[in-house]
Amino acid sequence: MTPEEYRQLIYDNLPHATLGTEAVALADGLGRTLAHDAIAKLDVPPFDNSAMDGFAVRGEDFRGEGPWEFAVVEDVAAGVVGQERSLGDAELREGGLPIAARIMTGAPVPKWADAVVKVEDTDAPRGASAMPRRVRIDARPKPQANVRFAGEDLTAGTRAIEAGTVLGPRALSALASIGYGEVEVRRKPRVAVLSTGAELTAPGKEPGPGMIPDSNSTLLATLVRKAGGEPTVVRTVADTAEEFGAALPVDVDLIVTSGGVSMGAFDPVKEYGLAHDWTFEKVTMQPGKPQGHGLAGDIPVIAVPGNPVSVAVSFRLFVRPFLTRLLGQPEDLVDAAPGCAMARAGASWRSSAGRRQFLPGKLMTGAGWQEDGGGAVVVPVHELGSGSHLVAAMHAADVLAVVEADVEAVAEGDAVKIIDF
Ligand SMILES: Nc1nc2c(c(=O)[nH]1)N[C@H]1C(S)=C(S)[C@@H](COP(=O)(O)OP(=O)(O)OC[C@H]3O[C@@H](n4cnc5c(N)ncnc54)[C@H](O)[C@@H]3O)O[C@H]1N2
Ligand code: MOO
Repeated sequence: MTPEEYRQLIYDNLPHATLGTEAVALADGLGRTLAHDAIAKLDVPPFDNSAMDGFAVRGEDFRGEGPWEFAVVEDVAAGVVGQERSLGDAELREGGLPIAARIMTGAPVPKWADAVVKVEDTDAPRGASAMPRRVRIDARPKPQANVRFAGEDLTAGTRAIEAGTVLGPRALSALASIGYGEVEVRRKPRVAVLSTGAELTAPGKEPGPGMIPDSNSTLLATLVRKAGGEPTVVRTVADTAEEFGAALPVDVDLIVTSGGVSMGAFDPVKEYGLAHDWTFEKVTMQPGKPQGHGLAGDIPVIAVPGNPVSVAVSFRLFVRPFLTRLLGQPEDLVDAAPGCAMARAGASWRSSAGRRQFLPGKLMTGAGWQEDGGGAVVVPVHELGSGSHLVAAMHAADVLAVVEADVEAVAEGDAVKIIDF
């Protein structure tokens, strides 16, 4: 079964309705998923304003040859609105001179003005200074020079951000600018992480003979968090089906388990799952061949193999897309999707026959990067390639290089697909 077929099987077998919503303050919105389209409540910018510190003027007052002299009638600082004036010439002259207003960046351009001349193009003092009574301008400004118009970024009533967007700093600042102080986001999926294995020692403790540090719990819990979920239960379970069954929590949206799904004599997940109508498949991928899923009561369980790189790859291919659905995000771009980015192999490596390879790879920058204009170059992060046990090397990967099942060797220079990792 291919990874796509297996992912579809998970969707067919496990409930994955989009979760409910909650309101959060913008400052708490980082990484949360926007629940509804965000419609602008304000024009951005909200009013015509100056792009420069200088003088607001009327283009038509630049008659004949310069320089031109203006009477400065008021100061318009940011946050201040200048005096209303009728647009008749009488009000727009003083002492025989056309008028100008000293204006600061971001301040509203008076209705009567149609351009701003920056202070450097005048004889007025720069910086903190009293308002001059007169100003001399040497060059005629272009029509509408240095004016930023209301709504030129976005107009009120238009959709600024689509539902399903994961909110980053720029989206959150956009929300502030269009009139929001808080935002409706999807509830975080509560995820239980159960790592199985009698050999597991808590991180930081000296492992006894035959024991290894439990790295999968940390990996899965942080992957869950990074994908927008909340790892509410994180624990290890030794190698019996009874203990595993007893450890399945009831108040979560998803359970992810690692280990115990292959052919071993002590594979508790498989033993428990087979007794509870779970599905186990051999997926034609490397790493991550043995996979399982099922229901614990009505809670979906995705069981990934125990080898750490298999865990990370399985999460990327099956768990993250599942969370994406719970969060109402757009479909994740995965393995064989058309539109995957491509890179050239910067080294040669081997791939197992009959399984699509997902190789943790590093994108080369600096030397070798776009040397011949050919785009990204990817190299394995470890000389042992996509070995599923290479837990300590995979942190260096930027991407997974995807090598089709019928390819057994990648040569330097070959084109390969890449997906984010
Ligand atoms: N006879 C066969 N043996 C295996 C097959 C097979 O087809 N026939 N498949 C191999 C493949 S491929 C994989 S992948 C693994 C999957 O094994 P399990 O899911 O049953 O996982 P375990 O046996 O429990 O562990 C595998 C490996 O990963 C280490 N591990 C487990 N949990 C953790 C953890 N929390 N932190 C760090 N490392 C962990 C464990 O010590 C093992 O080395 O099966 C192959 N065998
Ligand atoms: O499918 Mo396994 O993860 O290659 O070792």
